[in-house]
Amino acid sequence: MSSSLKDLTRCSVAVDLGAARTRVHVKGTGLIVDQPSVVAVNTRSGALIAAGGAAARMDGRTPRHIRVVRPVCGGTVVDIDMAQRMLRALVGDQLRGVFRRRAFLRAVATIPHDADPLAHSAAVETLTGVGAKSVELVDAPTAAGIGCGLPVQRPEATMILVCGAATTQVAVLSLGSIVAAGTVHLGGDTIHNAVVQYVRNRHELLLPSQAVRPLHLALTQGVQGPTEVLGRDVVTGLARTVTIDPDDVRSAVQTPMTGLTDTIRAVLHRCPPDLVADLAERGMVLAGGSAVLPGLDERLRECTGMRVRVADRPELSAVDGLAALMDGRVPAITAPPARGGRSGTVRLRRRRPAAQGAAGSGPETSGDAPDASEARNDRPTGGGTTPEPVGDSSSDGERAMPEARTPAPGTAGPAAPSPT
Ligand SMILES: Nc1ncnc2c1ncn2[C@@H]1O[C@H](COP(=O)(O)OP(=O)(O)OP(=O)(O)O)[C@@H](O)[C@H]1O
Repeated sequence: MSSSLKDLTRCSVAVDLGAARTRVHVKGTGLIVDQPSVVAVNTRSGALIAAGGAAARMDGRTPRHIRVVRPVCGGTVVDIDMAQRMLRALVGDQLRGVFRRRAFLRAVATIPHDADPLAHSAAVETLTGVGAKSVELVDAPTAAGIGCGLPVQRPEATMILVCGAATTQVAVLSLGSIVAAGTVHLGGDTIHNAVVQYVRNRHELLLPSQAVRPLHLALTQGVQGPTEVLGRDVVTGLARTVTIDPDDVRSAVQTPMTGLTDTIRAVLHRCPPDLVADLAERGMVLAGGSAVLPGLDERLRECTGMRVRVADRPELSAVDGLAALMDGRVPAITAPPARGGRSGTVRLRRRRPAAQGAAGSGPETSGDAPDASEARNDRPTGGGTTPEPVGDSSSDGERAMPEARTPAPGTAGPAAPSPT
């Protein structure tokens, strides 16, 4: 078994800090938090008024002295203090029970595949600030792939799209690592904003957020009839109803949708031909909350000609993947049979902490077109202690997976083990 898998099985709390929702899974207990990543604070006193669903319900309805804050953006913590306050409020007593059982609390969290060292340290600092003594980071596509039940550890390619709130991460995984990946600014919130903007420009009407979801249905090809929506007139400020044509909604989201198909093509372009042949057979899996966006799967099928499947619990794929890693339910990597058909073990060694400048410069962030072996061995480790396969990589055996990472030296790293 690889050392990184071992490290992950020592974790007892899994955290998926998303721009839209925060999910916390505790080993042996299950999902204890699945709430919007939102806090409401009193700007006069600085006191936290609400967190999660209660704070989200206040959004757009607050008096001047109450501010609704989203401390996570695109899977990256942008306000560490607010993120810690939010986690403390959401997890509260439930995590205190875990602390009582385990003095040395290890946590594992997802991070975007192209996160930079600052994003790594922000995630680690957030979790150490709420009591974790050490933090492992796993890139979101690998976690989601595992959560969807994809055989990411096998030598065949699998393509996963993690469709979040503001971004979609497109990744091709093989042998437990990302071979090629890209990110596009398309997600549930992007589609929401595109529709709101369209109605504002075309009909001079401001839509309340609950009026936008019904318009999403227009993205499904079969929908023909117009939809009536109620909003506030931009000029008069009075409530007014307008009729929206589904074709107009489709054209409003055309630009972000084209960005997604372009990114998929670019990722396929960077893949070695063997893996593209695998993908032609297997297709792609959609994970993340926006995977259920009406018509997204059929649009991707049409544009790419590939099979498209929506994961069973797309919004929970990433946290389910982290839970599987903590529980040790993910088998070690199996390499393709060697010429002689003999199997062996690829030993692992800890990589020396890399220079900080090299951190986060993985193949998918550099924009280069790496071959598969480069991509697997030169992972975006964040300059941490990712185990690295040594020896003959073409032989059978086990290799480290997934990309468990700790932050670069010099950044806010995992807390040192306490003597307790
Ligand atoms: N039934 C639905 N129809 C359309 N969109 C949906 C639906 N359910 C959730 N979404 C969208 O999914 C998004 C949230 O997905 P998810 O919880 O995976 O995001 P996240 O992990 O917090 O975001 P990110 O990965 O960008 O940090 C929101 O933008 C939401 O609008």
